[in-house]
Amino acid sequence: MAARKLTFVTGNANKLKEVQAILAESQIEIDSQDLDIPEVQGTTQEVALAKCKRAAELLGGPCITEDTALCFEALHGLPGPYIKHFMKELGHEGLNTLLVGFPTTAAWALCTFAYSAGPGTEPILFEGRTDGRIVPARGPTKFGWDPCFEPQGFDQTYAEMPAEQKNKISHRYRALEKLQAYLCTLTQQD
Ligand SMILES: O=P(O)(O)OP(=O)(O)OP(=O)(O)OC[C@H]1O[C@@H](n2cnc3c(O)ncnc32)[C@H](O)[C@@H]1O
Ligand SMILES: [Mg+2]
Repeated sequence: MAARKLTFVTGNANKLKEVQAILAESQIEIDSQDLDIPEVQGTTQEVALAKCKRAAELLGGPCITEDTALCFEALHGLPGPYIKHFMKELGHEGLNTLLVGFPTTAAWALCTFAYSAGPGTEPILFEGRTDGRIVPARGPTKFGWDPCFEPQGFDQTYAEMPAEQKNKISHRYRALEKLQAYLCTLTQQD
């Protein structure tokens, strides 16, 4: 299969690092562009579609974008795509405080990749979900809410586990699996 080069439009260096690690053995080569793209309000799908459309217009070619949501069961899926603002204002401790008084700390991490074939085309979405729960921060504070998210079936948070372990079970890995499968079908048509 021929290698496929893709531009990942993101301002988040940690996302890029994980994507490159997960795709290291694949035929997909990722370069990146940090463009400032306004993020609309709406469902995770609406946010993802709008961002990718705009990225393709600015880039003038095909691209992928990615949106990560952290969804609390007790809050019916919120903060969801607004987690970046919640993290910034409340920090790890605040995310835990938000759930005080609720019967469950269950949460899921949702990753939505969007692929645009170029300006004017409708992006296609690929979602990956990992279930877990919100816990008081444990582990290095290198990447977002990693210290507060303990995936189901593990006694370590995302931040405590080795990168290779996170990359085998993460919301991002699961979404990339679907994107890869789709890109393979395109390559076969080439
Ligand atoms: O340029 P983009 O790709 O939009 O990068 P971003 O940092 O703005 O990312 P999002 O809009 O998707 O916001 C998601 C927030 O969740 C954080 N985040 C994303 N993936 C994460 C992961 O796997 N573990 C912990 N935090 C994560 C990220 O740092 C943001 O604060
Ligand atoms: Mg963003």
